[in-house]
Amino acid sequence: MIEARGLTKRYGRTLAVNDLSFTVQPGRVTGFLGPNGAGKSTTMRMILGLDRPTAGDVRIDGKRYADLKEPLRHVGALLDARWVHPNRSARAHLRWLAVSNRLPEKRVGEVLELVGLTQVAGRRAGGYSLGMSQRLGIAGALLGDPGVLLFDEPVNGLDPEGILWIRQFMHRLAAEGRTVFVSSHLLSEMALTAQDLVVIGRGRLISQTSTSAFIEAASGSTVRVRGPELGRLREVIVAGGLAADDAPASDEGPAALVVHGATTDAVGELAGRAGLVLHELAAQRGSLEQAFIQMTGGDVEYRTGTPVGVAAPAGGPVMAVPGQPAGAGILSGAAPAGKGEPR
Ligand SMILES: Nc1ncnc2c1ncn2[C@@H]1O[C@H](COP(=O)(O)OP(=O)(O)OP(=O)(O)O)[C@@H](O)[C@H]1O
Repeated sequence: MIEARGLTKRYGRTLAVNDLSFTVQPGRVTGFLGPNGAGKSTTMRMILGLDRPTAGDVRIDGKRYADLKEPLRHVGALLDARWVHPNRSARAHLRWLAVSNRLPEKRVGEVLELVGLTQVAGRRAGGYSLGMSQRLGIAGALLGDPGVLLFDEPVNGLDPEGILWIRQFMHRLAAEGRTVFVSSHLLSEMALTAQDLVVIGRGRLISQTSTSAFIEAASGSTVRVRGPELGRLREVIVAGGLAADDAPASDEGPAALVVHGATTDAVGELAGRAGLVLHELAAQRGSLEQAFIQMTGGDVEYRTGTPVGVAAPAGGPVMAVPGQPAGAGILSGAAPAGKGEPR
């Protein structure tokens, strides 16, 4: 379990993390979401003892990172998959990690098997694809067989097969009873991966809840309704005191109406009383990205005068990613790459 209480980090005049409290439960995958600059990486670094909180604290299974006797047996992290020495083989890299962290060398073969790299373990890591590098990073995080795992943007840049593999692997780790905390910009992927969410904006907690409750709370009650007499249907709905928008024909189906702030019962009854035939009447569930925009709208950090919002390039909706973080190396005290103090 991870417990943050009043966690605060100030860099000069920037309050990167502001009185943040949340709990990450074992046995579940918890997504860590927030716009760029929200404070996710800073929070992860504080969990891993790479940054010192200005105030408050964060505990792993009740202890501060610094007080863990053999940290890698408690917590493993994948912060930057590319920090491996390019000329080392995967096996040599893991052996070095195991030895320098006083972990049993036999564990190297086990984790290679777990992530499916046994066949290629003798090849130099510099020649690995991004997907293989991510697997190697995960193997490293699992060396100490920790109960708590942190992943910072683990699916960034991966192809669909790689994304699916990571998703299923995380579910498996959680099913084994581990605490899995994963940050991602890929909201549609998080909706499939995470059962719980910790959502932050400008360093503060916006929401800690299950993924389904988060989407439901933000999307409100919207009903899609369709029938052969669409114009008449709209009149009846509006006369009934509800607001209806046109939903033109699309991949989702033929032209319909979208009724806001309504239940299917209410819309069905209005139509029924007017004697109108319906071909479709369905409650609409919002997407995680819609919920995210609604919940974080006011907390988005502005850069170069442009609001950092949600963009939808190929590969699915993502939060905008100017200046993609380099992340940080963590295993065996590797120096954080890119961010981290001092700057
Ligand atoms: N070492 C540092 N020195 C000064 N400011 C920093 C440092 N690290 C982070 N910040 C600032 O703290 C805030 C939070 O940054 P952080 O990287 O934690 O956010 P994030 O949610 O991980 O964003 P992203 O999604 O872009 O990685 C930002 O305003 C950032 O510029």
